[in-house]
Order: sequence, then C-alpha cells, then structure tokens
Amino acid sequence: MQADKLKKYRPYPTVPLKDRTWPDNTITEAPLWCSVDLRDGNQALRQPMNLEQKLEMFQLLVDIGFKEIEVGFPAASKVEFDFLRLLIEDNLIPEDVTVQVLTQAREHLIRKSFAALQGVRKGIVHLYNSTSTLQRQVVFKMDRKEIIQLGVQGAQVIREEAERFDGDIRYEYSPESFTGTELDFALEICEEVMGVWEPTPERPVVVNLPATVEMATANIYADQIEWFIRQMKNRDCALISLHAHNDRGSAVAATELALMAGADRVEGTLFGNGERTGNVDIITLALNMFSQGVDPKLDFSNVNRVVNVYKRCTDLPVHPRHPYVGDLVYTAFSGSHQDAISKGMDAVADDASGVWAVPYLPIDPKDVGRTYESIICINSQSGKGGAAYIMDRQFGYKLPKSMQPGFGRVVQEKTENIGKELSSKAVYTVFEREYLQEEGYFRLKEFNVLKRHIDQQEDMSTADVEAVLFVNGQEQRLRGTGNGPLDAMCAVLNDQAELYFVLHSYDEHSLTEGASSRAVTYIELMDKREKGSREGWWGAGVDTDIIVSSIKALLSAVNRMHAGR
Ligand SMILES: CC(=O)SCCNC(=O)CCNC(=O)[C@H](O)C(C)(C)COP(=O)(O)OP(=O)(O)OC[C@H]1O[C@@H](n2cnc3c(N)ncnc32)[C@H](O)[C@@H]1OP(=O)(O)O
Ligand SMILES: CC(C)C(=O)C(=O)O
Ligand SMILES: [Mg+2]
Repeated sequence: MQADKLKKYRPYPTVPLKDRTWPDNTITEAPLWCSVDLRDGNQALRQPMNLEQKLEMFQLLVDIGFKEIEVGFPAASKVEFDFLRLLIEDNLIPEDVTVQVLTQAREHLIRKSFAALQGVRKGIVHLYNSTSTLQRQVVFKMDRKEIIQLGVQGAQVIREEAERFDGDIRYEYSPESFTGTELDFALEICEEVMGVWEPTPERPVVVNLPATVEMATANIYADQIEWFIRQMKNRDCALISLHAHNDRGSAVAATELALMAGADRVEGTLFGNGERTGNVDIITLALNMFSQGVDPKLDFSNVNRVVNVYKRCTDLPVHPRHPYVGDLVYTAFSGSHQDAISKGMDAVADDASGVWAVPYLPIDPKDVGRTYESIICINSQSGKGGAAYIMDRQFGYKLPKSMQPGFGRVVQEKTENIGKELSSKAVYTVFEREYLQEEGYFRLKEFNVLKRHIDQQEDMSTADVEAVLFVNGQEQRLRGTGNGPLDAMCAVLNDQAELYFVLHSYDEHSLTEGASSRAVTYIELMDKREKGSREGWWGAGVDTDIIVSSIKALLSAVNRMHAGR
C-alpha cells in the first residue's frame, strides 16, 4: 500500500482493562436472541420487503423460535407501519413472542411508533441516538451534554407513552455507534437513559451496545463489553445486548467473545444480512453453539426452508460456502478429504457413544436437514476413496480395497475428459461401463454346468462346464474341469482361449435383500507371466445367481486384462 494512503487511517485504541476475565470463559448457554431481519436486514435491501414478504419472514422467525423480533421502524414508512398493524389486528403474534420497534429520539417518531403498537400484548420500544465522537461532530453538531439531552428527552417521551399504554411495553436503548464512542461517555448516556426509565431487576431494560461499524479486532469488543458491565451501576436492572456489524468480517467472533464477557442478549439476522457487510449471522452463532453441545434454543433443523424463505424475501443469494448452510459446505471434492470423511463415517456408524467425530465435518449434516448424498462429490481432485464411497453409500457396491485404485483411475480419467463434476449417477455409469458391461473380446453366450460332484468325506468337489463364447466375434464351444464351476471356467479360458492368469482374489455380497436378491462378485486376476506385479486385473459381475455373477465377473476381468486396462 502506498504510504499516503496509509496516512489516512488510525489504529483503534485498546481498552484499559488489564485484568480482563472473558478469555477464561466459555459459552455454556444460549443468549436471549432478537432477530432484526425485518428492520436492520430490511433497511439494507435494495428493494425493502413488501407486506407479504415481511409476513413470510416473520412466520419463519417465529418457527425458528425467536421470542423477540424487531419488526420494523413503524414511523419510517407506510409499509412498516401497516405491517405492525397487520400483525396486531390479525392476531399473528404468538403469546410468547415480543415484537420490537425501533425509533429515533424524535418526539413525532416516538408517538407514531406507539400508535403503530396500539393493541399489542408485549412490545419493546427501542430508542437510539448516535453517540460517537464523529457523529457528534459532523452529523449532530452537538456536544456530549446535548447528545445526552437528546437521548434523555426521547426516553421521557417513551416513558410517558408507555405509562398510558394498554399493554406490556419494555424499553431498549442503543448508544448507536457505540464502538466509535468513548467508553465513559457511552456508559454515562446509558445510565442517564436508565435513570429516566427506572428499571428494576424484575423489569430490566435492554442496553444494546452496537458495533454499528466494526472497527477493531474481536477481543476489543469483548473488552468494551466487560469494561462496561464492570463499571455500570444497576447491572441487575439491565440486559446487556450485543448488535455487531461485520465490517471487518469478524462479527461472529466479536459476538462470541462479548458473550464470554458477560452479555445476555444478541441482536442479529439470518445469513448476516444487514447494512454494508451485514449484521452478525445468527445461524452461524447458533450452530457454533450447537457444534459444542450447547442448545442454541433456535431450531435450524431444516436449513433448506430457511434458505428458501430468505431468498424469496430478500432477493439475496446465499453463498455456497456460507457456514453450516451453503450448498457446498458439507461437500468434499478433494481426495484426501473424501478418504477421511468416508473412514470417519464408518467409524461413527460403529461407535455406540453417538458422539459425532467425522474429519472435516464439524456437525452432522442431517442435524440441519441435509442428506449425506452430497458429502462426497467427484471431480478431477478426487481420489479412489470418494468414488468407492459413492458406489457404497448410494448404490450398495462395497468395492474391495485393492479394486479401488483402479476404479479411482477410471473415474479420474472421466472427470479429466469432461472437465467438470461427475454426478453420483455418472460415477455408477462409469462403473457399469467399465466392469459390468457384458461385452468385449470374450463374450459369454451360454454357460452350462455339465457335471457336479461333491465328496463330503474327501472334502473335495469337481465340476465340468461348457461355455459358448464369442472370442473376438467368433463363436466357440469350450469345455473345462475344475474344483467348482468358476475354477472350471478359469481352466476353459486359460487352456483353451490361451490366457495366462491366476484367480487372485474373490469377493461377493448381495446388493438387495430377499430371496431374489442380486449379488455382485468382484474378481481379481494376476497375469502369470508378470512376476511380482502388485495390482491385478479386476472385474465385476451382477446376477441373481451367485455362480453366474462370478462367471460374469471373471469374463469382465479377462476382458479388461485383454484390453490392458
Ligand atoms: C444504525 C442504524 O441502523 S439506525 C436505523 C437507521 N434506519 C433508518 O434510518 C430507516 C428508517 N429511517 C427513515 O425512514 C427516515 O430516516 C425517517 C423517516 C426515520 C426520518 O426521516 P427524515 O426526518 O425525513 O430524514 P432523516 O432521516 O434524514 O433525518 C435526519 C435528521 O434526524 C436526526 N437524527 C438522526 N438520527 C436521530 C436519532 N436517532 N435521534 C434523533 N435525531 C436523529 C439527524 O440529526 C437529522 O437532523 P437534522 O434534520 O436536524 O439535520
Ligand atoms: C439502531 C442500532 C441498534 C443499529 O442498528 C446499529 O447501531 O447498528
Ligand atoms: Mg445495526
């Protein structure tokens, strides 16, 4: 960066708090949550929500479990006013939900806000005025005393309205731009406003300390909150609320540290929608808690619905990498991640403790309504483990470990050729074409077991078989003998078709359950002439008859060997 540009900026001061305690704390319970989607989120949209969208968003917030919802700034516009009226008149606010409205410290706006609230059972009137050094100078052109006066006068009008209001009204005050305000001044104005409202421990006020603009590292916000809480009078008469914006990209961290510093309540939005870089993202906060075994007291068990409603209401996209909810956040493309996830999923399935411990997946996707289908997706960065995982989890084929590298290579060849992600179905098609297709240099037309002899006493058995094969298109009738039908067929191919292999490994399992279940057989052949070769030629066959599936697998391996694949 050029030096003249750097001169424009100043470092943010630290907080004089030497014996801070928050770093030793942990978050052990959910804070009180307040959604500001319908206000802070809404005011930041290119096209604010209309009545229908607001209603849909409100219903979603209720379903998620928010008990406090800032429904708007009713004095600002007709739609904001009408929306609150609709909620009240159509009795759409559940009994355990409190609606909150925001107002500036201006008398006509406060009175209009109360008019909008008429008939509400439980409301919070949220008063704000900016207290920052900068805004005092350039926006309000007021000194500290005058700014306090502005807040106090607003608080008085609110108290007067509330006292004659037929319904339960609680108070909230925000020294807006708290992070740009000298701490002692923020404390002074909050205490002055509290002096007007005279809260009690039974009826505390909400003192909301917003990082209206995030200006420093997350630890500084935590220091400010701890400092404030330790200095304030009547701490038991206030709920300390956080309201972090995300200008530096650390609103979630700042909020978490500030909760460790003793705050009680969090205001934020879904997906972090809000002014500029947004408000703190409540989904991330809540699911961060969840991932630590702490009940967030919000229900995100169906994030897909949350995404869909959010997109419809805000017309904003959700980033595919958005924590916990993005399309790709439970998906691994890269080989080593896939390998580890696949092994982790097997380990979790075998672990009776029920503790989630899968590498690269901080939570179980199922807990937020996602399926396992997309955990592993295949592209050119993927390895053998990923393709084997898909064959197993989605199609029931448990490829033997030593077959996996070869199949992995075939899949990678395909992804490199097409240059994009391979769907699960396409992975199966690759497998089918490569191993199950009953075509090739050797093609089976008929297979008959002519004689079978089993001698239990001698512990031996023999089989004579006859196969009608197309060898390079030429029909041939061949016979052979072995200790079973498969061995006999190996003899046919080795002796009469002049191949040189030994059967090195054999695996089989059923694909479906029941008497008519299909079985898959995997066979690995080694070339007798290639001494010491570690990897053989694999083939696979599927049939309802296990003997037939093994013969098909043998032919598949023989064809691949012949083709040099
Ligand atoms: C950080 C935040 O998110 S704060 C919330 C911000 N949200 C919004 O502003 C959305 C809703 N607001 C609005 O629609 C409009 O601002 C209204 C309807 C509330 C007011 O509109 P208007 O009075 O026409 O205009 P405007 O907002 O520009 O008013 C600015 C005046 O209010 C004063 N003002 C601004 N905030 C406050 C406040 N919290 N308390 C008292 N006065 C305030 C300004 O100093 C300015 O005074 P001036 O006219 O003497 O210079
Ligand atoms: C109104 C206040 C609380 C606000 O939205 C902010 O400071 O960001
Ligand atoms: Mg805000």
